[in-house]
Amino acid sequence: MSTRKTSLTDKQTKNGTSKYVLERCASVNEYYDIAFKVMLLGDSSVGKTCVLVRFKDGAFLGGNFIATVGIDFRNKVVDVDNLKVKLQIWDTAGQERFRSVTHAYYRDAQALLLLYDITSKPSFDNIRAWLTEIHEYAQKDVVIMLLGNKSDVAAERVVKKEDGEKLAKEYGVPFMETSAKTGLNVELAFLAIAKELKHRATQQPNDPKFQIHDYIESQKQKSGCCSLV
Ligand SMILES: Nc1nc2c(ncn2[C@@H]2O[C@H](COP(=O)(O)OP(=O)(O)OP(=O)(O)O)[C@@H](O)[C@H]2O)c(=O)[nH]1
Repeated sequence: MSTRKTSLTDKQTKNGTSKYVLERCASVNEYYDIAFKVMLLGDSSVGKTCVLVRFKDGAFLGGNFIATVGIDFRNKVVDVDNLKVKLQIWDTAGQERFRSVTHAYYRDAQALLLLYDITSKPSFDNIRAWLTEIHEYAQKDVVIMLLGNKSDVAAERVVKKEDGEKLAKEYGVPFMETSAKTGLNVELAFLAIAKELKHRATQQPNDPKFQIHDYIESQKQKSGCCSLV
């Protein structure tokens, strides 16, 4: 039997006015073998909610920007090597004033997707500060992935792809450019995280280590190489 739960989420418009939106949260009691918590982090407006909605519902939330207030989550079950992996994905508010709320959730997360907006230099420059916060509040072995979002807006690009790659390399984390609008690399980012977490949880001592960088590269090649970042 399926259960449905609804929740009131306080959302805030760009001009600061607050409104409550009635949302469906965890909807169906879907079967799964193993579950992980994933958090989306990054400055306000980089596209965290849109990336999550793209992955969960295959849609793009265009139109007026409504900033997340506090924290919200959605579940999605994906197949990884014949196992049903449930990702409980926490969407955090990027605005500074909600940091203390989101810090409280860091410790529970097994993976963090850290986003910047390729059309916003400040959002990229702030990535180092985000990584400092992550090292302060998150689990030591948390899986981190860096995403340069809004790659569809080529005309307004101010952060080069190479700069994202360089920063990711410096911190030893995988990197991709994504677009919540076109869907580019969004599913791949979550699937790579799901695979890494599943391997870590089920790995036997003599099993070869899952190489997330190699996995991402092989998937990019499969889907036609050069259009993917
Ligand atoms: N063109 C384009 N616009 C995007 C993309 N992702 C998000 N946007 C737009 O960017 C704005 C901000 O998106 P959100 O997903 O709400 O940003 P957020 O990071 O969740 O913001 P906070 O909730 O304040 O932390 C919205 O107007 C989106 O429509 C993308 O990949 N391409």
